[in-house]
Amino acid sequence: MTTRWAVWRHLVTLHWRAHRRVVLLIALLAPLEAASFALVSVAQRHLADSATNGVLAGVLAAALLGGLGNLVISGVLRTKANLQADVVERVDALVSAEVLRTVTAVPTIEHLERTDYLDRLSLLLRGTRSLAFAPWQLVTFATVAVQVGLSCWLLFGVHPALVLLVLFAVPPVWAVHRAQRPVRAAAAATAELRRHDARLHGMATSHHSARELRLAGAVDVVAASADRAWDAALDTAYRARSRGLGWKLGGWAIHTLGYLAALGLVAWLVVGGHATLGDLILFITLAGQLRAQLAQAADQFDGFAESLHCGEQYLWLRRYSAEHEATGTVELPSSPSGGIRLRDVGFTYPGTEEPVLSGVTVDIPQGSTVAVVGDNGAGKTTLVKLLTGMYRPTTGAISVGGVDLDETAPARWRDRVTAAFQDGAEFALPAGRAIGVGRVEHLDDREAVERAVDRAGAGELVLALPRGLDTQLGAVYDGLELSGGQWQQLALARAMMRPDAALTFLDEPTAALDPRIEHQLYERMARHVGVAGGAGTTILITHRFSTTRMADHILVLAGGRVVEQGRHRDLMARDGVYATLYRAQLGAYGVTHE
Ligand SMILES: Nc1ncnc2c1ncn2[C@@H]1O[C@H](COP(=O)(O)OP(=O)(O)OP(=O)(O)O)[C@@H](O)[C@H]1O
Repeated sequence: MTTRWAVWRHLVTLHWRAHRRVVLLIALLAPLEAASFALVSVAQRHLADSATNGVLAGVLAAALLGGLGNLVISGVLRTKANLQADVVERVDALVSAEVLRTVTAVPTIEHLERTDYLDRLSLLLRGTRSLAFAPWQLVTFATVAVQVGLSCWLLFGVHPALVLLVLFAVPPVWAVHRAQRPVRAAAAATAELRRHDARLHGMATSHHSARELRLAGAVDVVAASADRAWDAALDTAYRARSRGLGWKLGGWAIHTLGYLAALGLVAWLVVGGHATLGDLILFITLAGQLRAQLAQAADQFDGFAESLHCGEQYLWLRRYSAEHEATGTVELPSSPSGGIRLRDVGFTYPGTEEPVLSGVTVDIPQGSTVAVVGDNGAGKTTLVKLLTGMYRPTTGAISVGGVDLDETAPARWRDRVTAAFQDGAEFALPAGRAIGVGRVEHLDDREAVERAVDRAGAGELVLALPRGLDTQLGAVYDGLELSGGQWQQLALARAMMRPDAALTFLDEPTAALDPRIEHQLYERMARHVGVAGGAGTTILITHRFSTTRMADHILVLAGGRVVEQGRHRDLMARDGVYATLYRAQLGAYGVTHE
């Protein structure tokens, strides 16, 4: 509960930060709104009584007061709605930004593959607006409470028993709360379906997958699959809302019974001369107002329950981030001369049973070039994910210069690491920035970017761009679209923004490059990083055995285990897995010697 209140307090703080004057103004308007409703009812009673008694001045005064009250109500409601919409939008943006920070505060990216995490995240992202609205729902409750209090006081004046009318307001409000339960359960149960639907829509509309889908004539299949997911989600939501509707109708039926009983009582009092016609009109007006106010409160309660649910997801996410925050404080040695050691490292992806890496024990000396080879799915990329600190090993440990990666902050290690991945990001930015982002401190440092371009052998590509490094990339932003190999060259240049990195990962960086550029690249790399006695270590994942010969050390992975390791010559002499793969590949290209 305390943590839940912490969320509300936090939301109020965000409102204050977003627009404090508007928040104060709305808070001041709330009691004015409550008083105006009471004023209108009292004015109507006076109007009726003055008219019955023929007091013209009373009629005029009551009409004036009633008109004034109505004017204030309309003005306040409109102004409040406008101001609230603005401030809620601002807080919505602040909450969304906080969610992003919360998600990225976790140093690893394992959580982005956990279904329970993603379901909660998608529920939260759909509900940031209702979360931003939550404090205003509390203000509405407070306003309604004041209005109900004033109404009770006025009804008590007609007959004390009429106050009981308020009790009959409890069932509809409670029913709305009860009705939300199945709706919330349905939202949680359909979160995965909705994500599935969104992903299928993304597949059909993103240019990458859309072309394959069109060629395969599979667009209709994907659309039908998305429709099925959406229909299933809508069916579940509809059934839940229908169950909820039963509770709501029941609640309002009880309220109506109470209203009819109270109306009968007032009519009986008027007939018996114990109340005036004005009292009857006061009762009808107050009962009408009460019903409208309670309906509003019940609706807000509906939204409030939704906000609470969202708040719970928010808390869960924040707790998750706090629990998974980097705790390591040990500094890495400025020059990790001890190299990188993997001791009995194993890894199992979240939500799966089978380990994809097991018992990996390797020593990587500082300054060496290590080639990792193996069949598809052998675990090469997973090994890189562990070494970059994106994932933590499920078993065993990785240490750098004698310091366990768990004991140091991942950010410290990542400062020393650079990488180019086979499916690197295609940043739709001006080319210079798409490269400079590899080291944000030098994002706009033209000289540093040009040096990185040179190291990656991407000079020709940049020269050919219509506005050089200023060329906007990405067709979706009206920029230039690059080929797969050209994007890969930029990804390499991005990785080369950190020439002093202690560790450079190249995960099949040349798969999409033509042989000429590949050759130039390896020549350059030999001069700049790891290879040929440089200070940095290079880990190269490759399917091209022509590049493994230059490595100081080769790791052969199969089924998540290191089955062989050593230099090219030794592995060939051993005539095991590596030698077989090597000969098979060279044979496939018609080369018969080593
Ligand atoms: N996010 C994931 N969740 C679950 N399993 C995964 C995930 N990513 C990879 N795997 C599984 O882990 C195993 C190793 O995958 P990995 O990408 O490390 O192989 P790889 O050796 O790099 O393959 P390739 O040469 O095809 O790139 C595969 O069986 C794959 O199915």
